[in-house]
Parts: sequence; C-alpha cells; structure tokens
Amino acid sequence: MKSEAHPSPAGAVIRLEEIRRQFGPVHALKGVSFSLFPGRALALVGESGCGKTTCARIIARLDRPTGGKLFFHGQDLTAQGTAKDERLYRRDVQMVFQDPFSSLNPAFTVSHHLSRPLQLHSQNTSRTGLQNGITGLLESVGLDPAVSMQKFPHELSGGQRQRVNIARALAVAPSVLVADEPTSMLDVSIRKDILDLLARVKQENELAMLYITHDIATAAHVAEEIVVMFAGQMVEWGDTETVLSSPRHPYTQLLLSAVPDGGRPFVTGGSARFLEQAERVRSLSRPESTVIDKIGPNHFMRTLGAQS
Ligand SMILES: Nc1ncnc2c1ncn2[C@@H]1O[C@H](COP(=O)(O)OP(=O)(O)OP(=O)(O)O)[C@@H](O)[C@H]1O
Repeated sequence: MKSEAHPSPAGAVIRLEEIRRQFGPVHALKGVSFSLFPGRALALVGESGCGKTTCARIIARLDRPTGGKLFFHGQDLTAQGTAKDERLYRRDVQMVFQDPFSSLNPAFTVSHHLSRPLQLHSQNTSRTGLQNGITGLLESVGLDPAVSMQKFPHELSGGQRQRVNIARALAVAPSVLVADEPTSMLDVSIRKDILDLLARVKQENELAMLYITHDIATAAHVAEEIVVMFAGQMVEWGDTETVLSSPRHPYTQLLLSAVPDGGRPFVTGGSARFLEQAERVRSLSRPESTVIDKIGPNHFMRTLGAQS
C-alpha cells in the first residue's frame, strides 16, 4: 500500500511522493510521502535527526531530494524549473525558522523588514499603500503597529520577534508556510500564543502549513494531520486527534509517554527502566519496512521491519 498521509491528494498544494535524501552514507529520508492542503496543517513530529528539517528544506527548494517526487499544485517540480518559476515558487512557499533572533537583521526596523516583501508582492507601493500594508500585517499577528513599527529587533521580546517573522512570511501572500520548530527557542510561557497565532493565520489565509516539532504534545494545537517520523521513515500518520488518542506504533507510544501529564505511562519502574525500553523501541523501529497497516479511514502505521 502507498504511504500517503491523506487518502486523497486532490486539491493538494504540495505533495511529496516517496522522497529520499541521502547524505553520503546517511539515509536522512527513506521514502517520505504526504500532502499539504489549503487551510490545513500537517505536523511532522520526531526526535532530533529523524529528517524533519531535511523535509522542510526540500519543500522550500533549499535542498534537492536524491529520489522521489515533489509536486506543487499537481505539477512535478523534480526537474529544475526556469529561474522565474523558482522565484515564484520560493515566494509562494515561505518559512518561519526556530531562531527568531538570528532571522531578523539587527540593523533594520520592523517596518523595514516588512516593507521589502510587501513591495515585492503588492501592486500598491506608494508610501501610504506600504504604510497600510505594514499596519495590517502587524495587526494580523497581534502586534500594535504604533508601538512596534519603528522598533529594532533587539527592542522586541523573542515572541514579538517571531510574530514579526510570521508577518514577514505573510507579506508576500504565500500559499504554503513551513514552520520549523517555531517555538522551541521561546519562553515556555509564550509558546502556546505563537501556536495559536499559527493556527489562526493558517485559517485566515487558507495556508497549507507544515508544522515541524519534536514536541508531539503541541501537534494538536496547530495541525489537523500528523506524521510521526523515526530514522527517516514515517512510522505512523493520520488525523492528529486519532493518532494522539489511539497511537499504534511503539515509537508514537514512546513519544506520548514522555509528555508530562500525558496520562499514558509507557513503563513503570523509573527512569532507568524507561531509557532501557526507549532504546528497545528505537531498535525495533529502525529497520526499513514497506508494509503499511491501515488502521482507520485516515490512520496508518508502518509495520515493524525485520531485525538484522
Ligand atoms: N548537509 C548534511 N550533510 C550530512 N548529513 C546531513 C546533512 N543534513 C542533514 N544530515 C543528516 O540527516 C539526518 C536528518 O537530519 P535533519 O536535520 O533533517 O533531522 P531533524 O529531525 O530536523 O533534526 P533536528 O531536530 O536536530 O534538526 C541526520 O542524521 C543529519 O545528521
């Protein structure tokens, strides 16, 4: 059976089909397939090194796969497009990175950061038109334009900077937003606010969103669908609510068991026993397998491969 995170790719903005990426001997992605749909988010969840950022970079065309296909509105992008196509694609697919500090230039004001992408996108580049555009963008991400417009990045909190990054991504009216660990460098107290903002802008702008996180507990805040990855493979995927409430793959169960107050103890007997069990699950999950179990209408699990 095909490994597809959504039963029907009709209407998909982005579709990855059996994407592979090898870096020398490292198989970072071993055949990843999913689709992104307008107004919906897919959470890509897994521990460090499982291939999440490689997926994001391939979608943003910052990296090329060594196998498989990438489709944009049904068009196969695997082959190199014209420079103009690439430019348009990169405008349509925006990224928000995890570090809100380094992604803004300390020498420029908030207003400057937003005016360039607005000028690129907007027909109305008059002074008033730009001013209105900046005001609207700042309001849409919950910042007071009068207060924040002329500020420099160092005058903003981490959360405010991430809001500016989101506003900047929205300035070119993209159809896809890839958010790579957008809250992992922020204070715990404001993480939920940023996730709520992402969920809201996704809906308001009909964005097809990829939300990348190592924190499975946050997936439900933003994403209707989830893909759990381990060692370059999708191990379990489907509707977020279903996967989180009835996880079937041992690795998904392991991730959920580590959520504080998740109410889902994986093992009893303390941390040493937990680490031992976690290692056992990792070695069970590592071998490649092409057999997919369909558990529900949109709930799939990769069966465990043969141990070598
Ligand atoms: N440019 C590269 N050269 C060599 N190996 C790479 C390169 N980029 C990624 N890798 C390897 O590919 C694998 C997947 O990396 P990737 O960064 O996609 O994982 P990740 O899940 O995003 O991890 P993290 O959360 O730590 O960023 C890792 O083993 C990584 O070391």
